[in-house]
Amino acid sequence: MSFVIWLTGPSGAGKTTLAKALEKELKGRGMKVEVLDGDEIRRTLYPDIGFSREAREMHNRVVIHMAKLLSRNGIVAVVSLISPYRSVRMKARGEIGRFVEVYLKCPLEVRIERDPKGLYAKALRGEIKGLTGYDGVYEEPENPEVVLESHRMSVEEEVREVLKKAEELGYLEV
Ligand SMILES: Nc1ncnc2c1ncn2[C@@H]1O[C@H](COP(=O)(O)OS(=O)(=O)O)[C@@H](OP(=O)(O)O)[C@H]1O
Ligand SMILES: Nc1ncnc2c1ncn2[C@@H]1O[C@H](COP(=O)(O)OP(=O)(O)O)[C@@H](O)[C@H]1O
Repeated sequence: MSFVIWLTGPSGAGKTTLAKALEKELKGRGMKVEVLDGDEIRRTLYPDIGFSREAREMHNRVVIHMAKLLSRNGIVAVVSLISPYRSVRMKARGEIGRFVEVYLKCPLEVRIERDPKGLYAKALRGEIKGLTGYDGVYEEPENPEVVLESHRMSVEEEVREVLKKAEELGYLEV
């Protein structure tokens, strides 16, 4: 029985970057790790599904199921998924059990500056609508295991915080 690290936050908050760093660190410790990246899963399974509430909920349910299967077979699942709805993240927590919810918190101005995929530029020009954390809903976590202000810390510090919490919860040997 392994566990799930669930990275949530708007586009550009740092989920993908942190997921890769966690994967590297955990693999370095000899653990089996799989990163479940929302963007990648969309591209592979249903590239045209879109970003309506219904589509996001369906997609997020798929990811919950994948993470559950991996973790119960001894693989750490690192989920990198905007997952904007509190109810869906609660469902993930309930179904998975061994769950570390990590909220990547980062102000809009910084995300606009980072804009790794040019999405905020498009949203600012009015070319896309409903971008999460700009003009699309993001329901902030109320009681996540970890909150990381990614504009105030390094990726290495983020990794340390997450793994410290996983250790405290008894999911990870020190
Ligand atoms: N309207 C809108 N809102 C949010 N995100 C958008 C949108 N349009 C495209 N994208 C790109 O899709 C990525 C989000 O996919 P996710 O599967 O993580 O999101 S969700 O949980 O279904 O909300 C997201 O990836 P990240 O930037 O890595 O978060 C974006 O690149
Ligand atoms: N402390 C940090 N944590 C995560 N990302 C950071 C940090 N500082 C700067 N960044 C940069 O911010 C951007 C975040 O993009 P990304 O990881 O793709 O976010 P997301 O997957 O949430 O959309 C990257 O260009 C990354 O290098």
